Amino acid sequence: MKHPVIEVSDVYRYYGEVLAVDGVSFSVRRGETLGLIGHNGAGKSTLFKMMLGLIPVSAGEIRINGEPVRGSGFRELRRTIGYLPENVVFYDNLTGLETLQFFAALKNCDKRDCLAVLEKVGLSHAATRRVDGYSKGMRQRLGFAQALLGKPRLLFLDEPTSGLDPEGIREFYRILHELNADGVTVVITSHILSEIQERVERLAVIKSGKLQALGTVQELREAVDLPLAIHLILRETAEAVRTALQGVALVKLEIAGQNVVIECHRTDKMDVLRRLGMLAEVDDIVVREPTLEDVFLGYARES
Ligand SMILES: Nc1ncnc2c1ncn2[C@@H]1O[C@H](COP(=O)(O)OP(=O)(O)OP(=O)(O)O)[C@@H](O)[C@H]1O
Repeated sequence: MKHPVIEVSDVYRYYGEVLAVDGVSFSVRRGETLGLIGHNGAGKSTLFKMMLGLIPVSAGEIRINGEPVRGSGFRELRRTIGYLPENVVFYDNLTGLETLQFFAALKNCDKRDCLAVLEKVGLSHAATRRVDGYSKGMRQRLGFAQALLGKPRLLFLDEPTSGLDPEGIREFYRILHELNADGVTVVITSHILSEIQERVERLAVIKSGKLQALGTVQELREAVDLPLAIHLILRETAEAVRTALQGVALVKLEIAGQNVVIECHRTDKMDVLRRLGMLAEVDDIVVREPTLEDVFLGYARES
């Protein structure tokens, strides 16, 4: 049987007295994109560093492709892993191309691939410019480029879109999608929840070192049972709306002139829509699902 690419089993990590990761377990399938989300200091970067074997676990075990991280078999495997740290540091007096060649030498991979990788991240026009003249977004692209060196099969990307403009973000996820289609497994952190929610298969919510939830965005939504909002514009009287919805346990009903906002539980959604559909003069109905931000804040509120 094939192993999951990543298996994290009951992992703890202390920094002195500080418990940064508190009994976390999860696994990641080949070709999957897993998003890690959590407040500042939740333990995401610490988890990354342990999965990469950069720091040891205090207890528990992490396996990549079935090999214990930091075990003797991991060294070779490490070459198939790309990592973009939260704050990647470059030598300012090197050009973009020289920087990549430097990382290629460190990783023992073919320097001849560097130009193609720069091209992939949209930096070939700046290949011969010194890095100290690069913008924040260009530095981030260069960081992504070094993570892609050596055609990794597993990528750890810590806040990869920080500093990128909207076009850069779209381009970044396009590349990621291509890599996924090619079977590359990706673990990614982001604080921009609206951005990540459409682009990962599953999300892990980390809070104070603990794994609070794991699943698709839809599964997380359903688990916190947040109400969804229905906005409608109508020419009916407020009374007609109230009568139509009589007997449904609504979370909220707000009527301001022609604008009506209804919040209801997911289980009542179709019943509410059916009743509204029977009103004669509805101009528009918009259903708004809770965003990942709502879901995340829902988890953050839970003790
Ligand atoms: N080298 C270290 N020494 C001592 N404590 C540390 C160290 N690195 C992290 N911590 C602590 O461990 C906890 C988790 O930190 P970590 O950097 O993993 O969180 P994070 O989720 O990545 O945060 P952010 O979103 O701000 O990057 C925090 O309380 C942090 O202060």
